[in-house]
Amino acid sequence: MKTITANQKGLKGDIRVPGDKSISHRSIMLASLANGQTRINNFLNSEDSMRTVEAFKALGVKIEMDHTSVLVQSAGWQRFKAPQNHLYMGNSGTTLRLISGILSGLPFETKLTGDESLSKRPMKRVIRPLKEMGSTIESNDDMLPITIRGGGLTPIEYHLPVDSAQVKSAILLAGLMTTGKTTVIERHPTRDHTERMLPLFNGNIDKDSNHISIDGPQKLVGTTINIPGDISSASFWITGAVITPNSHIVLRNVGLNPTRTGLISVLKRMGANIRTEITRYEGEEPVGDIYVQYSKLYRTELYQEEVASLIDEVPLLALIATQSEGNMYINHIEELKYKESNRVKAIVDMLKALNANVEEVEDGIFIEGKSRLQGNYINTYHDHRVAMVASIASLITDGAVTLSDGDCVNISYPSFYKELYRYSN
Ligand SMILES: O=C(O)C1=C[C@@H](OP(=O)(O)O)[C@@H](O)[C@H](O)C1
Ligand SMILES: C=C(OP(=O)(O)O)C(=O)O
Repeated sequence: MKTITANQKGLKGDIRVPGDKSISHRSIMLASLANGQTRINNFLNSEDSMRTVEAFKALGVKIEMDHTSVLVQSAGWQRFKAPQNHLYMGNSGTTLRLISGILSGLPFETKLTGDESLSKRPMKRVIRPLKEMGSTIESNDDMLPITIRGGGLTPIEYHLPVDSAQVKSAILLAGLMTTGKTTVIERHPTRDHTERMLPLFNGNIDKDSNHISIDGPQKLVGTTINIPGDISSASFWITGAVITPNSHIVLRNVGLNPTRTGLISVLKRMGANIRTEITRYEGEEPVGDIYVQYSKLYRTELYQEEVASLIDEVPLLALIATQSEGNMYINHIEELKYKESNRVKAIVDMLKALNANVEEVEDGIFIEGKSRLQGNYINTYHDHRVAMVASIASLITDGAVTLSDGDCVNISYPSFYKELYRYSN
């Protein structure tokens, strides 16, 4: 249990958030697949990203870490060794889905396990296309534990049935190790960090509208990666600032990849006082500053095609909707049921406990605007994002918010509570 008693005078300051989680995972993966040495700066040192580091060490890659600086030395994916034990994926869906693609390209057997939450998350979405490519995969009814024996794959052309960057990346990474052209076709754009990072390692990838193709096998070469701040972590402060009177903050050095900035677009539509400025590019990733102030907000709707660009920020959008003028339906969010917790249920339970008027409806959530929130005990379901959303709510609740589990923030944002104290005081 953890009780949050945030000062309610508004968020203020120049804020720097830790490195992007999605880019951190991919940097270790591509550096390990590559030949030679890769230096990674501003790596996210959190439980999820460490699962990726540990997994590639177990495959024989040399990885040294000093806080947020990582040095990877690899002889390339052709030299990976069968791990001595099963690979433990912890709570990390990204590690699990993406490494399944990589292991499918390798001619040995690996068993993958994870924590209770990850063991309930759907894997059929990656098992199906990887089996179609020729990977041998045994699972517990399409869930963990999974055993993969890869190698000798054939390329496929695959229409993604869900808007998932994890599935897209798993197939592309398998394609990298496969002779011939593998193509993934997206319904709506999803985060494209894998595609943007590959050229830095001398890899080739083609994008033609919603068709993304990779011609394999490819030999990657080590490089230097500077990871921008995580827009998903920045979104907690963005939300805190727009809903809490007297707030004005600047977030520096944040990744502004358009496949990730959906919350900012939706907030602008709602009338928020928010501005972004791209100051540089790190490789192909735009990076910059975000200026945010307390704002009068009006209801909007969420369009299906933009959901993927704010998929991890939907719980924050729900909190924002409780403070906006008018009532809101947040629809097209079925995918939230398959995250670290059933986030649709977790959000509804949390906002109800905070005294908001919310209901789960078909394919979404109904939220009444302009609610006065009251502090309460919140079940986080051990979900890092639920814990952090409830903590941000405490900036405006009458009374304290108590979390059933506070430690889960270590999954993606270990310094979160320290920063909440710092920027609200
Ligand atoms: O590719 C990634 O790094 C991620 C993709 C998203 O998952 P899906 O691909 O399941 O939508 C997102 O929710 C997750 O936090 C990270
Ligand atoms: C869904 C998330 O991550 P993952 O799928 O990697 O567990 C998240 O960080 O919100």
